[in-house]
Amino acid sequence: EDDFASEWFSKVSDPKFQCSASSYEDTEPSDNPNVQEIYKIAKDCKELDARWDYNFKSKSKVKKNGMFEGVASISMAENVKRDLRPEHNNYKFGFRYNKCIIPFDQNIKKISGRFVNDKLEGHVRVDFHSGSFALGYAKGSKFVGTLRWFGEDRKLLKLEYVGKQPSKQSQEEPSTILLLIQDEYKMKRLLTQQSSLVGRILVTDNFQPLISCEQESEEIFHQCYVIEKVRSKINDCSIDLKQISQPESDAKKTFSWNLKSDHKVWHGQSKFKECSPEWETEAITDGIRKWIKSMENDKSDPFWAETFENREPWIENSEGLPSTISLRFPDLQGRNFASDPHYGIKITTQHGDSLKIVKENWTEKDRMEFVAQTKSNDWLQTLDIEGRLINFNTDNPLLRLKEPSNKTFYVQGKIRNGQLHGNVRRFGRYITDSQSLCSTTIFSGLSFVGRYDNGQITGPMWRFVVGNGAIYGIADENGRLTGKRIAFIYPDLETVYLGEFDNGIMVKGQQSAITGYRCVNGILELKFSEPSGPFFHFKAPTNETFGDQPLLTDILDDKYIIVKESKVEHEVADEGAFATRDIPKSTTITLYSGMYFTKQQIELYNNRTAAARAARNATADDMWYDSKYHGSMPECQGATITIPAHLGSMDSYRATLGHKLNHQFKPNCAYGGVLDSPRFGFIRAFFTLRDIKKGEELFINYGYSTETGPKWYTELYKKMLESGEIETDVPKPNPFGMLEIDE
Ligand SMILES: C[S@@+](CC[C@H](N)C(=O)[O-])C[C@H]1O[C@@H](n2cnc3c(N)ncnc32)[C@H](O)[C@@H]1O
Repeated sequence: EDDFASEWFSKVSDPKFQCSASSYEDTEPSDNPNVQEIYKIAKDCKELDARWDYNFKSKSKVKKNGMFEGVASISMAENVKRDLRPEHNNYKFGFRYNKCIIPFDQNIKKISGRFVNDKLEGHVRVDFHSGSFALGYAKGSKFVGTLRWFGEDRKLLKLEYVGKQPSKQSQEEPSTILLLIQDEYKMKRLLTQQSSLVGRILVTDNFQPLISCEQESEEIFHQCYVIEKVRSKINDCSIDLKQISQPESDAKKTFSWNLKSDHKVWHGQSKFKECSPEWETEAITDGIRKWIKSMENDKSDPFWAETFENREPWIENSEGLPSTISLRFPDLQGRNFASDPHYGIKITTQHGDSLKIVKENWTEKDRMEFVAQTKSNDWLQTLDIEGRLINFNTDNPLLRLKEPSNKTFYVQGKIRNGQLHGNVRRFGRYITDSQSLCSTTIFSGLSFVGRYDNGQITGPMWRFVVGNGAIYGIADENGRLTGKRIAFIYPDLETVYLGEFDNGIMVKGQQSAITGYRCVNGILELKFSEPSGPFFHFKAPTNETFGDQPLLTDILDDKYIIVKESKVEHEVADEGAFATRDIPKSTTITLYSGMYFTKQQIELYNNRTAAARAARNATADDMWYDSKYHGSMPECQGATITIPAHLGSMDSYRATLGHKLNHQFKPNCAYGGVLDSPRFGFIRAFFTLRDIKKGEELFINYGYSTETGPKWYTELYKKMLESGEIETDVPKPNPFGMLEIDE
């Protein structure tokens, strides 16, 4: 029996196959007034969408009165604005006979069939200007029975059953397929009319097996089971599928199914594969890294299999709109992202209703409310909605739906009763310190993983920061990383500050280590060793201070680096940085903090040192000496981090050691962008370009100009060229040029 279904499908998929007229005999056009006629004769050519610019071409002679009769076609020019329509010679039928028509779609190119008394009767083909077309059967110009839609490539897009159902011939309930789509996963989705399958759809690739599911989104299905026995009754182009075997009442036989990854999770299985609920104490770093990687992949949802056992109905208010959705992001309270146009919110709804945000209101500072309404009943619509978020204190106009870009701030989670509930991921990073020059910028990347309970963040939560560090802890009662045992984890996922934090800001932290990890409900949890050593805290540097602990080396730099006399043989080489241990490739090993100058402040500073040089008739190289520790922060409104040259000794400053790395044209380290650090705020950081052995000197490529750079640099460049150690065009190490000077 099942083979018949796939045979039937290959038949109806072929546009050359014509459904037999007899199979339409029992069918009637729908009396639903919303079911449109393929075309209507307009009472008045001024009617909306009425067209006179068509041609009626018949195999026999056209009647003198312009009546549509016989095997014929109506063709139309590509629709342009009414007033701009060219006076096509070929499309003047309506003008000639003062007879306008209203087609059901303005993109129709041609309607072909048999016309009787101005109406379409029998087989009909509708062609669109795009190249796609529909094949069906009309009674009184309305489609009845099976209507097939084909794409420009002549592939079947959709098969739907229109009009009234065939009159019941037996007591058996028909289960006519209403809709059949081949999706990008090469699956056919069948929506049947059988009442016992209400709300379910059948998914299959070749009708064997047939899987019955509740659809949650385009690719996620829940409560699926395999229908083992199906009987199909095929009436030429239409098909009735009847499930003979009852689904096993045993819930163990049901599963959730991710079509995109073709991943099935059976009832009772753990929904989260990322890591186990038992504490792991071996290979901790690798385990954590693996979990973070799976969370970072925004193409696949790690929480897709999570369902809500007790789904609650969508509450509608009196106007038929669903209840308000409000999303709480406590850590964003009081922040302003108004300067960035890319923030948005993306929500996957719990039901599969597609929602469009029509209005937003801020009722409290830290709370956003959307009023949302269902967009349509079209079950193929995407379930993701995205709106622009949070223009504080602004009356925002209509929110636009848009695709998330990698710089977008967006949220992925489930909503129950209008509130986030269950595991939630957020993308789009922002600087922890809201006073920072970069605090209004959204950076790309995963920024939050945690669990909401009816709108409130509860339990362990993760905030990922720019530069790939993470803040981890148990959320306080306000859903914030505030408390006495919050951790900042450096990008090596090993070096850790543990202690008191206030909404992600370190108040009092000491060094600790991660001693174990596990996953509960898909969220990674950590165990730490007792913290020890000196206390550290957040204190942003200014143009006058290094923060307030300039002689206390950061735990990251202290772990990886020791400063000694450089091995570089040059009179100005001075000190250099050396690895204290074997370090793997791609490890963030040192920070680059110092004093923090805004664009204006660094200009003043440079002018001052230039004036001093002029007064003493300094050489060109003295300029390079004065600015040897300059590192620009182009991300932060043109700010510069530097250590004034006269404070360059370890006795004056050693809180961070990035400025002690010397230059090589073939370096073993590189500028790794920026890092939102727990002590200094937003600064720069360096990482290893290859595996490094204990004791090796560490270098980066300064990226100075090989013509106008300092003497030691241009000379070294020449020497390297002559010895053939580098090619002429040394690749620029990074777009900003480490220590490049803004002249
Ligand atoms: C960012 S600092 C590096 C740390 C510096 N050596 C120190 O002791 O503070 C840059 C300065 O280091 C020296 N330097 C760096 N790389 C060098 C190299 N390959 N040859 C000679 N001098 C170098 C130059 O004096 C340069 O101005």
